[in-house]
Amino acid sequence: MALAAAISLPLASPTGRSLAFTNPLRSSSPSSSVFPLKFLAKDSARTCPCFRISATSSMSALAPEKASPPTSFLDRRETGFLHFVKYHGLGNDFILVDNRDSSEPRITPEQAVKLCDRNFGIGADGVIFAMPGINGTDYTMRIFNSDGSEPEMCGNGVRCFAKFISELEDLQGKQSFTVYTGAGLIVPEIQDDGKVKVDMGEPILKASDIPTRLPANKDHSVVKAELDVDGVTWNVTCVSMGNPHCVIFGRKGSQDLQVDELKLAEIGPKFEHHEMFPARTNTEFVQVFSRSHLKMRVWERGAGATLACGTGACAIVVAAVLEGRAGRNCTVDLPGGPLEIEWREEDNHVYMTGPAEVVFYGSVPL
Ligand SMILES: N[C@@H](CCC[C@H](N)C(=O)O)C(=O)O
Repeated sequence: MALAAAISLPLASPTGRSLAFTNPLRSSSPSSSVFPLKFLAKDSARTCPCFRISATSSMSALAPEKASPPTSFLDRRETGFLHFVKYHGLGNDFILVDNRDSSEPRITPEQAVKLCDRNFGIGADGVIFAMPGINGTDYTMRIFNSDGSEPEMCGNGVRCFAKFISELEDLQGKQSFTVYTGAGLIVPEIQDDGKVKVDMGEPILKASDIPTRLPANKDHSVVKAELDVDGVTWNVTCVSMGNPHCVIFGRKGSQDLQVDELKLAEIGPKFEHHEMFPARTNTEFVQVFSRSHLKMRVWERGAGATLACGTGACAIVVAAVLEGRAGRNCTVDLPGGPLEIEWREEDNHVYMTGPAEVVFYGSVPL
């Protein structure tokens, strides 16, 4: 798979002034004078990485003499190309693929690994497919991690998914829809400020469902259990948000964690592949600032150290409540920025609110 790409960037100009880029996802009205992305012939695209920018007529130097008829970026269906939009949620970045015409992912896990590569590919923590809904839902979301494994859910990903759908479809003022995921029904809602609030459903606390082999309490939960990793004993609480999380506030008998001091790349994989986690695990290391303010670093299953993890932020608030360290409404600081998390008593659901932004639009030959 060659990785020549045509991309379109919604960025600020080098002078710091914002360029008035239009959204190439939308079929634009004639008045917006968008000239469509042009693709190089397949052969030249293979040998020559190229960049194509979609701009408004305010950039007169770039405007063509005669505007071509407007087209929607993702209406393109050239055989042999994958058209995508790259999004990020607090730096947790994803390649979003319009897969609404099929229930089979457009690319294989092996191709996803190549596309996610930050040196030889587009670079991302995962690939997300927008698919037809099942079981009466509006859409289905599937995701491949950057190692090609398929997780059940992705919190930052579902916020990006919601923004992607709102660009692809005329939702006729509707800001909320239902998404089927491996973790069941998820309901994102795009707010007036552009952030996305997601009903992430109920946390799963039963050890065998998380799954973990750690000894459970009478109520089947694993809260403040001891986990030995290379001779160090950690206190861990296990929570599934559809996908498994091992949440850590400290080592046995020592002070609370200073998360910036941890050697994540060294210890993260030891938790991910620990025999106590038969489906591997995401691991969050947490520092408590107050009962409503937490800070975390994450080692993700199948993706390593990422700048943010939405399901992880939900899991740490649930764990903090269970351990008596925080209340049910928290701001969670992640390396990429903050998320607002609420574990609501009335319905036992976890709600996550945060941003999701376009990085660029592009195409790669497959
Ligand atoms: N970053 C995601 C989680 C993605 C899946 C995870 N790596 C897993 O394998 O469970 C999030 O924001 O939740």
